[in-house]
Amino acid sequence: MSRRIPCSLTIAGTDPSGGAGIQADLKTFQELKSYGMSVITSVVAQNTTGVQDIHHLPIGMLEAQLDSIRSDMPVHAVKTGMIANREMMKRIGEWLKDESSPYVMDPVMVAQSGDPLIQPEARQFLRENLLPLTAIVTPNIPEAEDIIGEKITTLEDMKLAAESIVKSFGAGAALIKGGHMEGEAIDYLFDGTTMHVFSSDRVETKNTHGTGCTYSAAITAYLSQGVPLVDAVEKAKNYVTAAIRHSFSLGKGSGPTNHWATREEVFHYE
Ligand SMILES: Nc1ncnc2c1ncn2[C@@H]1O[C@H](COP(=O)(O)OP(=O)(O)O)[C@@H](O)[C@H]1O
Ligand SMILES: Cc1ncc(COP(=O)(O)O)c(N)n1
Repeated sequence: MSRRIPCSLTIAGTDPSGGAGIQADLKTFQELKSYGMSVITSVVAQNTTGVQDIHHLPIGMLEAQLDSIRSDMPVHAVKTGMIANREMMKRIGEWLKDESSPYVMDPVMVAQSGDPLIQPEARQFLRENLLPLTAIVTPNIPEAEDIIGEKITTLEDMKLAAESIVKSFGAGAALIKGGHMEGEAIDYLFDGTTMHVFSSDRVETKNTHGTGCTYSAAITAYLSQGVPLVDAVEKAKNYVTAAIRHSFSLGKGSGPTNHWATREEVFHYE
């Protein structure tokens, strides 16, 4: 009897230091037992201290990779991370329109170091053309502010932003992440009808490089297994919290999340 192998695809930029981007996504897929595949948008020279250089792949090469997947591989859930410019967004949007698996968007705009990862004029295109295709979008506070065009300073503002991103911008669901607030790490998910809250104690650490990538990749991996959206977010929150709790002091800057210590802790919950 053949068993369905859950397959997750990430479309994103790279991080040679292994903490964020494609590398974080593939590590997360692997730990959560989803077969990982990747389409690279940009090669980014970066590490725990920041971004040193960026090379965007030619559009033809992006299309070729998307075709390689479509012509041969099953996809049960797909996520996007860094998509640097409008032309890439346009091609990826066309590909996603023909995709039936759930689409998770991490609307990556700047690296944690503050270095920009998308061109300013591409933000509007992302809002207007890719957001409506999502099953869920996972902005942090600055990204949510950029999408709605308003400041977010309170928990109430976070909830309003989640609602607005679904009702006014057409996302399937919106998860506003509170990593950039103070106190407990609280995230709000609006799924179109209900507001859900996920919270954890804040871990006192500077090692949070790649937390957003890890979180959205974990949601993708659970969706690829057929886990319903709200449960997928709850499980992914447990995963990212453990990954931050066990994060490493590697490199001179903001160190990466720890995937292998997390595996045992998260599977212990289940
Ligand atoms: N120091 C921390 N301790 C515990 N959870 C955190 C911490 N920093 C961020 N988180 C959580 O990690 C996830 C990623 O959030 P965030 O840092 O806001 O995203 P991003 O990496 O996109 O900026 C969220 O669930 C957030 O609540
Ligand atoms: C290629 C790439 N994509 C995304 C991020 C953001 O990472 P974080 O999860 O720390 O916000 C990054 N630094 N590099």
